[in-house]
Amino acid sequence: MTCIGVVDTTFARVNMGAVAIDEIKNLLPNATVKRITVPGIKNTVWGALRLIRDGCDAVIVLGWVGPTPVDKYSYLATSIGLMQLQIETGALILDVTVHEEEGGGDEKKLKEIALDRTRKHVWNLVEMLRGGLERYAGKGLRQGYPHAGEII
Ligand SMILES: Cc1nc2c(=O)[nH]c(=O)nc-2n(C[C@H](O)[C@H](O)[C@H](O)CO)c1C
Repeated sequence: MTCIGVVDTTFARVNMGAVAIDEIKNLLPNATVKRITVPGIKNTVWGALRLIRDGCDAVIVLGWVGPTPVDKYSYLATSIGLMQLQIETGALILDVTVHEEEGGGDEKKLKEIALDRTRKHVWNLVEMLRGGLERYAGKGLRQGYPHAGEII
């Protein structure tokens, strides 16, 4: 049976982990879902490693990145750590982040971005596991925003 891991943070201002689990259960009702919540983005690599060692085939990492340079350096370091973890384990890790400034100061918009991005990346993860993303190649898909569409 497929096991999907979910890593999220208490730093996030939207409960993206709960939304991701809901969406995984909609799309893959028979999958086992395991979740680890960590304080902040730099702890997510540890969370993902734990879930992979615990038998997960793929992990979705839901990060929330603040607006300051130190937040961006932390995200860069984390992202490299997650890539390294994929190289070492061969497990699929989807690094899904919301940057605080994406809302342009509008909290409602920021929440919508976070929810849409989370749901659409869960769909991406499920399709990747099924090998079914090819038919969407070049379609201008976006997560957190309306799809841009293919240029014909
Ligand atoms: C972190 C991030 N992640 C995504 C993503 O996963 N999917 C996506 O479509 N867009 C993301 N963006 C925003 C893009 O950089 C870009 O600003 C928007 O897609 C609008 O074109 C950002 C900033």
